[in-house]
Amino acid sequence: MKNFRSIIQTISRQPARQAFAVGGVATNQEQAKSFEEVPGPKGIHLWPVLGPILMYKPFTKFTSENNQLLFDSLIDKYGPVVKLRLSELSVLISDPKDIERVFQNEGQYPTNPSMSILKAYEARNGLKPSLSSSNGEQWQRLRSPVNRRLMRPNSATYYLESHNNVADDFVQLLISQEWKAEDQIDLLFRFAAENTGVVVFNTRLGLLNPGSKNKEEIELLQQTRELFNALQKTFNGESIAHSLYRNKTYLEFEKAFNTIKSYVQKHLDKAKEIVEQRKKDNKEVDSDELNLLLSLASEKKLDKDDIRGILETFYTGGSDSVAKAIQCLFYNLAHNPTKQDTLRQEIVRVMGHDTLVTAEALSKMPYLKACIKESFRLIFPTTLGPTRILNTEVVLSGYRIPAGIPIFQAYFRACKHNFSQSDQYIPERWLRSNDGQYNEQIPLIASNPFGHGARQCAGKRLALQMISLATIKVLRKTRIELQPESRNMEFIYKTFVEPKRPLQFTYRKLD
Ligand code: HEM
Repeated sequence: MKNFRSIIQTISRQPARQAFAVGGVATNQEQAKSFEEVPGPKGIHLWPVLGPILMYKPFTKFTSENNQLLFDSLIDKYGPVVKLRLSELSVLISDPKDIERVFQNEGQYPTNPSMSILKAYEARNGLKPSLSSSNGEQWQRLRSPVNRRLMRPNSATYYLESHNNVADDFVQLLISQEWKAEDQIDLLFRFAAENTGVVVFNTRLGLLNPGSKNKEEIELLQQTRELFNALQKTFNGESIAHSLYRNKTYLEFEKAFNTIKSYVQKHLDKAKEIVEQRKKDNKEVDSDELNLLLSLASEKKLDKDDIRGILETFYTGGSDSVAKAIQCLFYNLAHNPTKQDTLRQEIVRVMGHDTLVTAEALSKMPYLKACIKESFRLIFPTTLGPTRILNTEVVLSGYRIPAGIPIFQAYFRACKHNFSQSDQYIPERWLRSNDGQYNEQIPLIASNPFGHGARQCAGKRLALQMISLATIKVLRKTRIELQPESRNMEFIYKTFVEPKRPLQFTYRKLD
């Protein structure tokens, strides 16, 4: 019962058509096989409620934490398109060509499923759907101003200096003492929240100040953790009834979200005052302003609730995800010391004695980019890639998938099956030769952890900047090693990927 909820959460919403030749498989709508013929578990396995329950323990060996193994086994058994019952009748795809086709057909307003607990929270508090929970024109109304500000090549560069400072504080703290395994991920979480805070609140939160007594920020951090704990309970099925009534998990989520909301509100109010003052001084914030908070606060087409909702999505979207991504990258580098050495050499060569990592320096570190991409490929950050619900019928691997069927994309599988020596950490595959081609034939669509198309991650550039800075600064000062008990770790999926047991890194200081 527990486990199918995690999937239910993952699923959600909405709506394409067309047909192509796929390696000898059916080619167009007319020739393609019908939806009824899509392979997959049959009979009671397709019943609502019962179907999903039957996929997990005690009926099978799978749990929500190892959903990838379940999906892998289904694809092994049934092929590249599997029909299955999650909260709704859905399909699971894994062929990069199919994934590409879904994106080609996602339309102007790509639809994602939203988190049921967030939907419940917004409905109970009379709030409009926020950026991550909205769809259609409402989504585009919120997303366009964000794109203008954050999807430009230089939009993360604006925060580079502040992010350098955060990374310096992080390394200082990291090497100041020996950290227990469970405190190491907490430190990464603080690092990610501090960096995201610079963007969302336009200020430092002080989460990396040893012994900080800043109560409000400590409470914010604590409640951010609580938010993810509550979310996890909805993903793994511990909480089922949060949509029906205010159960314990819902109350925890509500308390956490209220804390984040009022913190965002406070900073938005301040930003509005600055914008008003600038108007009075005839120095109006212009549309090219790169400061996200100030520029959103001056946006005429958005009201205060819209802006607050966007900022909340950013703050929550940017903390856990980045912390876990850095953890996996450090794990891969520690496991592969020669790759770590090669990366350190690149860093030292580009940086020399400079301490400020500039945009120019980042542009000269292809091996760093390759290390990050390979880490995402090898340990994919989420159970699946983005889910889409298309508005028109689409033909996938020779089967007609009607409009409105949630399409789950097994990116992790595409990452495994379309690469040579795919269980090895080989950043070199992502390096380009002089003609601009990758060293290896790579189906790009299969390995984009940030999603794709109009709805791809709005914080991608910021996330990559944070991860790069943490890596550069840590590798310049230390050699990352793993204690024996943390080697060959199993990774499981909660909201994001994490090690089954806390990882014990040793950061050995370099001369
Ligand atoms: C390693 C870190 C991260 C990963 C793996 C990640 C991944 C993703 C993915 C897969 C999506 C859905 C994309 C789609 O449906 O095509 C998404 C959406 C989003 N992400 Fe991230 N993300 C990360 C970091 C961040 C950061 C740092 C921020 C903000 C500072 C952020 C903000 C958002 C927002 C606002 C959305 C919603 C976009 C929308 O619905 O229009 N993410 N992210």
